[in-house]
Amino acid sequence: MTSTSDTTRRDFLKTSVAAAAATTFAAPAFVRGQNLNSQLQFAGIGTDGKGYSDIKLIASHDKVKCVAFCDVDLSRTKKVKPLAPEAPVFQDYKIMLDELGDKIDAVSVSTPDHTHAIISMDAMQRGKHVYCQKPLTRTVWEARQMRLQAKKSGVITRMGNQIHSHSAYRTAAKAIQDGVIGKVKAVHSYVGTTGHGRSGLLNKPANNEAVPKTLDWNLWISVAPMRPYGGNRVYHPFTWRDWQDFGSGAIGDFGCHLLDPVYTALKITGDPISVHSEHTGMNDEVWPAQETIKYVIPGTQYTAGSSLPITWYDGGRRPSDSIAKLLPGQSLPSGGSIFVGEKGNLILPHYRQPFVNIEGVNIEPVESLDHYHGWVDGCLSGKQPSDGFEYGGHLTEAVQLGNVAAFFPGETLEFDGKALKITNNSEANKYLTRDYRAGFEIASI
Ligand SMILES: NC(=O)C1=CN([C@@H]2O[C@H](COP(=O)(O)OP(=O)(O)OC[C@H]3O[C@@H](n4cnc5c(N)ncnc54)[C@H](OP(=O)(O)O)[C@@H]3O)[C@@H](O)[C@H]2O)C=CC1
Ligand SMILES: O=C1CO[C@H](CO)[C@@H](O)[C@@H]1O
Repeated sequence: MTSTSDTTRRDFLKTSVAAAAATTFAAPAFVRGQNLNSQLQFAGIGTDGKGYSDIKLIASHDKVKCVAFCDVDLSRTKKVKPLAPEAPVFQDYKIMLDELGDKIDAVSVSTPDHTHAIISMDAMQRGKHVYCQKPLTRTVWEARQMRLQAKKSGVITRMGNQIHSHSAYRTAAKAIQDGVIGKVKAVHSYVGTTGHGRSGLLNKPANNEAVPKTLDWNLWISVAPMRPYGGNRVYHPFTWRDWQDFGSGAIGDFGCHLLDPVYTALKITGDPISVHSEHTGMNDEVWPAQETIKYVIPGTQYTAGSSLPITWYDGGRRPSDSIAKLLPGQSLPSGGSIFVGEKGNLILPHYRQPFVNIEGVNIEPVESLDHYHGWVDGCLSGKQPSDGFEYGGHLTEAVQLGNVAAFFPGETLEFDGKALKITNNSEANKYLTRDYRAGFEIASI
């Protein structure tokens, strides 16, 4: 599947599509809505793992018609096929978008983190609505480009942090905004997940197995520097999370979940002011096993001060009991957030209902919404749901800034969000973005 001729053909297609895009800028699908027969023509990119559940849940909306599927590993399209047996299956999303053109209104992008931006940017430039998995991108710069492109294209977007719509996170956001714990002085968020350990490796393997016949390794590698395939679960599937070239470690995997209710509840829209990382060590390949990342974020109407400290812990680290100040009978969950307020603390377990450490105060749960159908409804109506790429881009910039800080443990990096620059360490700026492999570049907006 991986051959020079494939690469050449793909490069040629890329050039011709770029030339076409320069002259015809596609309109968002709801503008073309008259031709839709009230249906959203949907294509799923990345069809196994999370991709399968994303496609299934999007396709469960009665106005969605699955018109195509795409996965770089054709053996991983078997599960999704019964959802629309007549829909064609592609291995290269570009060929799918070229061949089907206006027959696709919207796509899901449920691929490893390093390919979120290149695929989503292309789709948005062609006027497609995009549902893209978390973290929105692998780098800070890519998250900024996604925000800008979504705005420029006027398409409907949503990040795949589905717990955003779940009762637990919505209940916490409402309680904070209702002032149950008063203004918020600090937030501590933590997850047990480690930055590496999924593949069992800390360095590239010495021996590499042959690439499976069903997999196009050139397309899987995409924007990253080419490297040999490794073997099953060295990088693909799932274990890419460990590796700096492809995944984003523990904070990349869970930051857009756990920090989402923090950003939503406190209505954070400003860029981080500074970030500081301390961890158990890292090399040039994988992310640290355990880390503590301290952010300072601009304050909002819901914070006690003009800035807010947010501390992130992963790999088994967690806030101390002296921060949590739990009541007798309460216990800290295995992962979640502690909002430290002027009147008490709100503890929000990941995916479970929040509680407070104030005697006699109980929080009334609010209802869950359907995250997937909310995006489909938005595509059909033109109404942007709450966590589109503007919101998800901001959140992902903060998350990936934490990964930039990992390269400079013990240093406080000062960030100028407007200029997209670390102002007190020029070397750190290179980690805000990456070098793109020839033929897989992303143009800046
Ligand atoms: N919101 C949530 O709760 C969750 C979100 N996720 C997110 O979903 C994304 C996918 O994760 P996960 O499913 O675990 O990863 P996997 O590696 O298991 O699967 C990714 C799928 O995408 C395919 N793929 C890879 N590259 C491309 C490409 N360029 N074009 C088309 N298909 C491609 C993969 O094929 P191949 O088999 O060749 O790798 C595979 O089928 C990640 O961003 C992750 O963070 C994951 C789990 C839960
Ligand atoms: O919520 C999730 C469940 O676990 C997965 C694997 O770590 C994450 O990627 C995902 O976001």
